[in-house]
Order: sequence, then structure tokens, then C-alpha cells
Amino acid sequence: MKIFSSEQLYEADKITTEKQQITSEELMERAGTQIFQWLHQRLQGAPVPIHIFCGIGDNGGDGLVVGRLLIEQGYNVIVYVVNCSDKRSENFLHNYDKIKNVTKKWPILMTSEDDFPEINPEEIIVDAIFGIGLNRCPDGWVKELIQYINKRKAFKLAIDIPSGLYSNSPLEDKEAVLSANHTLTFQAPKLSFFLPETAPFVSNFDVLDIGLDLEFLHKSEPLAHLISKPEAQRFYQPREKFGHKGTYGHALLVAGSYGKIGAAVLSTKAAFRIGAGLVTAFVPKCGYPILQTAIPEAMVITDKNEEYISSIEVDFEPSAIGVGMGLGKNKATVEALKKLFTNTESPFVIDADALNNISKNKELLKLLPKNSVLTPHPGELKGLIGIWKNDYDKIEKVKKFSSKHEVVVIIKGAYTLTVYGDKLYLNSSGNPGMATAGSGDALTGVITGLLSQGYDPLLASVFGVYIHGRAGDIAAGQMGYEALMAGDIIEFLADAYIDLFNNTKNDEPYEK
Ligand SMILES: NC(=O)C1=CN([C@@H]2O[C@H](COP(=O)(O)OP(=O)(O)OC[C@H]3O[C@@H](n4cnc5c(N)ncnc54)[C@H](OP(=O)(O)O)[C@@H]3O)[C@@H](O)[C@H]2O)[C@@H](O)CC1
Ligand SMILES: Nc1ncnc2c1ncn2[C@@H]1O[C@H](COP(=O)(O)OP(=O)(O)O)[C@@H](O)[C@H]1O
Ligand SMILES: [K+]
Repeated sequence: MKIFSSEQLYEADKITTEKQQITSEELMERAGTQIFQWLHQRLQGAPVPIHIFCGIGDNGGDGLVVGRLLIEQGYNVIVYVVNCSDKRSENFLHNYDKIKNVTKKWPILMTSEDDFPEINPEEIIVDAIFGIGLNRCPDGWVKELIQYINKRKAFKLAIDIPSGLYSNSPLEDKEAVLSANHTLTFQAPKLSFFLPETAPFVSNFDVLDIGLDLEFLHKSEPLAHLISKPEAQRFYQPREKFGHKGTYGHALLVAGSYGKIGAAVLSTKAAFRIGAGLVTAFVPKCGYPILQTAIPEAMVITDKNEEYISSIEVDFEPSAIGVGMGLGKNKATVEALKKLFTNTESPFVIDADALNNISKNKELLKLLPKNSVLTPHPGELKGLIGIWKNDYDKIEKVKKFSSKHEVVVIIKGAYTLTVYGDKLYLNSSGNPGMATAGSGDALTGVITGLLSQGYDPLLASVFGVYIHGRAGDIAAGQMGYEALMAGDIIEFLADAYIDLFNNTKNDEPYEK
């Protein structure tokens, strides 16, 4: 699914009314009707009070449509106009007139804190104050209203976007954003729904198709691509009937140090489970019996050093190399990495301590092999690009880093971001159960295993991140968040592959 800027959505709005020969009031009616249907389906006529806070722009207009349709169905609705300006949009005025035709309880005009209503915990709040037209930070009594609403225990449903949040620019004042329990957004999700600083205001969201012009949306270059099952299905490369283990490559995992051999075990196993033909683990001597016992399918080559890696030598040309997990920061390890980066043609996945070592040794940064996949979590990313002002600044800095070094950068976390030059991909799978030691090691094994099977670096990254998250979701569905361990993600890669083409099952992650 594509994620568009607010400018693109306004353009789509305009083109749609022209091409479909409808008025913008008709388009608003479509949008408001969808919100109404969502609510009606769930409330089934329940007499619970519904407080609808409408701004004076088109988001407020949507709120008025919803209010009218609910009143017509006999719901107990209280509509407020948040009078933050004397201006009114045309669509607002049109629907303001229409709501007066269906009720004697006219909208309540709010002009100060004195007008804040009593709202009980079991009631419902609909937020239609500001939509994607927000052009400055809410202040004064409007900000106080947002804070007042946030303190109410009632269920809060935001129309299009929680008021006070910009769709694709940074947060200015987190005290001036409505914290929704659910957001119903039109046509496409907004970028701010996925970024760590702004996503918490959105909570859960649904996308409502309001029939904006498909041709325009199809040909427009989006801000980002959201990766879910349909996209992952397209990325999948089927196994060949006459394929043999050589067809699917020989992956090499360079990982582990004394006390952290588990990182090598996890990444090696994940490379097998994702489908690499052959997998070799390169570990310090102390890792030999562990690897051979834990994964009999794997080949093992050891360093001459007992406890850490000091010189990486293998007697084959790996199809892909995953390096860094549990490696440590020993001087000799840094030297070994320099040689590895200089002398090897294979595609790389670079993770964990390999990234930390690169951050500390600029010489190593210069040797970064082109087309490598880097998999930092936010802590490791800071070492690579420095600190960032906000999520948008972070994305810009990563884009620059990616272009300069010609590498794919995966920023791990909830909604993992994959950046390749100017391109941005957001992952929809995964859950907080995956915030557990070793789940990143599993991801490195997955991407290395995909590279080894011939996926190109960007595809291996985007597909690998999705399938790793999906395995985590299926695992969490069976064992819950807390009990989930990295090894479970690897075991459930099998189910994630099977699930990829199972269109009958619900694709929604476990209770996200
Ligand atoms: N595009 C689509 O696909 C469709 C969009 N639709 C809907 O339209 C919504 C966008 O509507 P919109 O453009 O009228 O802007 P909206 O968000 O209502 O608010 C802007 C108003 O608020 C004001 N204002 C801004 N910031 C302020 C502040 N801090 N403090 C105080 N005032 C502030 C600003 O006033 P001004 O700057 O002129 O003073 C302006 O009047 C969109 O989210 C969706 O719900 C659907 O109906 C159909 C399909
Ligand atoms: N809250 C979350 N939602 C979705 N995915 C998560 C969440 N927390 C962690 N993950 C995933 O788990 C992995 C954690 O990686 P990392 O921090 O490198 O772990 P480790 O270093 O222990 O292996 C990443 O793939 C990340 O996207
Ligand atoms: K809103």
C-alpha cells in the first residue's frame, strides 16, 4: 500500500471530483458515510452518548456528516463546533445547514474553556477538530480542549488523523495532540502513523476506501510503501522443481564470541529456515561444539582464537555473508573485518557489533562494501549517522547515508523502516513480543539466507523484514508476547511461509 503526502491527497481529491463528476460535498458525504457505517456496525443502535467535536474546516465537515447520519439512525449525539477561527470551509457550511434539518439540538458553539462538556467514561468521543489541513500547532483554549479530551476515559475515535498531528511533518508540541484509541483514515494511511514519536497518538487505525481516483494514486510516487501480505506475495521467489542445494546458495554467518555463541546459533538456524542451501558458521574456537550440537545441518569453521574472531578465512566463495552478531569489539576483530570487507565480493548483511565497530573506526566505514544491507537498531543507528532532531530528520539522514555509501539501511523497531537511497519501505508485521534478545540475530540470518538464494539486497531486506515479523506475529498468536523468544521466531518462519499464500486467514497481527 502506498503512503501519500497531504498535498498528494488534496490533489487526488481534486482529480477525483473532476473525473467522477461529483461535487466535493458528495465526496465528503462518501467519507462521512464510511465513518458512520463503521460506528453503526459496532454500536448497533446503542443509546450511548456520542460527543462529536468538529473544527471549522473539512475535517469538521466530516464530523457534521457523521453526526447527521447518526442522528437520523436515532443515536444520542451531541455536536460541538470548535470555533478556533471565524472562517468556515464551504463543505463545513453546507453540512452545518444540513444537520440543522435533522435535529432541534443544534451544534454547540465552543469558544473557551468554559464550554468544555462533562463526558463520562462509557461515552464516545469523535475527534473531527483538525485533519490533514492542520497548518500550525494548536494553542490557547483549543490546545486545552485537546488536553481535556485526552484526560477523559471515554473511547476516542479520530477522523482521518488525530487532531494536532501533521500527516507528514514533525511533531511540534506533543501536549497539543489528541491521543486517539482508534483512527479511521481516508484512502491511505499517513506517514506519521508509523513513526516512533507520532504513532502512539494513532493507536489502531483502519483505512477507509473513499474511491479517490485510482489512476492518479497508481502513477503517483508515494512518500513510502507499506509492506503487507500482498506486497510480500509479489516479492516471493518460488523454489525450482529441479533445484538442488547449490541452487540456493552457501551462506556464511560470521558471529559470536565467548559468552555470545548463541548469536551465531540463532542466525545460522534462521538462514537455514528461510531456505539457504548450505550454511557455514564462522565462530571462535569455543563455539565449535555448541554449533555442531545445536545445528547438525550446519558446517562450522573456527577462528584460530579461542574466544573471539581475529582472522576470517574460509575455503569457499559465500553466496552471502551475515556478519556482526555477538562479535565483540576486540582490536583483532576490527582488523579481521577490514580484511573481510576488502577481500570479499559476496553480498553482505552487516549487523550489531560489526556496525558498532564501523561507527568507531571511520577507516572501516570507508571500506563498507557497496550494496550491503545494514541492520541497525536505533542505538546502533546513532553511531552511524549521529543524533537526529526528530523522526523525519532521522529518515533524511539515513537517506543521505544510504545514497552516499550505496547501501540498504534497515532501521529496526516497531514498523521497521527500510531505506534505499530516496526510497522508503515500512513494515506492517511484527509485535512487541519480538522485543527480546536475539530477534535481530534471527533477522540477519533471514536476510543473509535470502541473499544467498539470489534475492537482490533491497528485496531480501523488505521481504525478509516482513516474513520475520510475520513469523513473530504467528508465534505470538500461539504463545503470547511475553513468552516469545527469538528461537520461536525462527521456528515459526515455516508458518510464515505457508501463511504467505493463505488468503483465507486473517492477516491482522495478533492483537496489535
Ligand atoms: N483530501 C481528501 O482526500 C479528503 C479529505 N476530507 C477531509 O478533509 C480534511 C482536510 O480538511 P481541510 O483542508 O479543510 O483542513 P482541516 O484539517 O479540516 O483543518 C484546517 C482548518 O483548520 C484551521 N487550522 C489549521 N491549523 C490550526 C490551528 N493550529 N489552530 C486553529 N486553526 C487551525 C485552518 O484555518 P486557517 O489556517 O485558515 O486559520 C483550516 O480552516 C481531511 O483531513 C479529511 O477529514 C474528506 O472530507 C474528503 C476527502
Ligand atoms: N515492538 C516491536 N514491534 C515490532 N517488532 C519489534 C518490536 N521490538 C523489536 N522488534 C523487532 O525485533 C528485532 C530486534 O532486533 P535487535 O534489537 O537487533 O535485537 P537483538 O540485538 O537482541 O538481536 C528487530 O527485527 C525489530 O524490528
Ligand atoms: K481529526
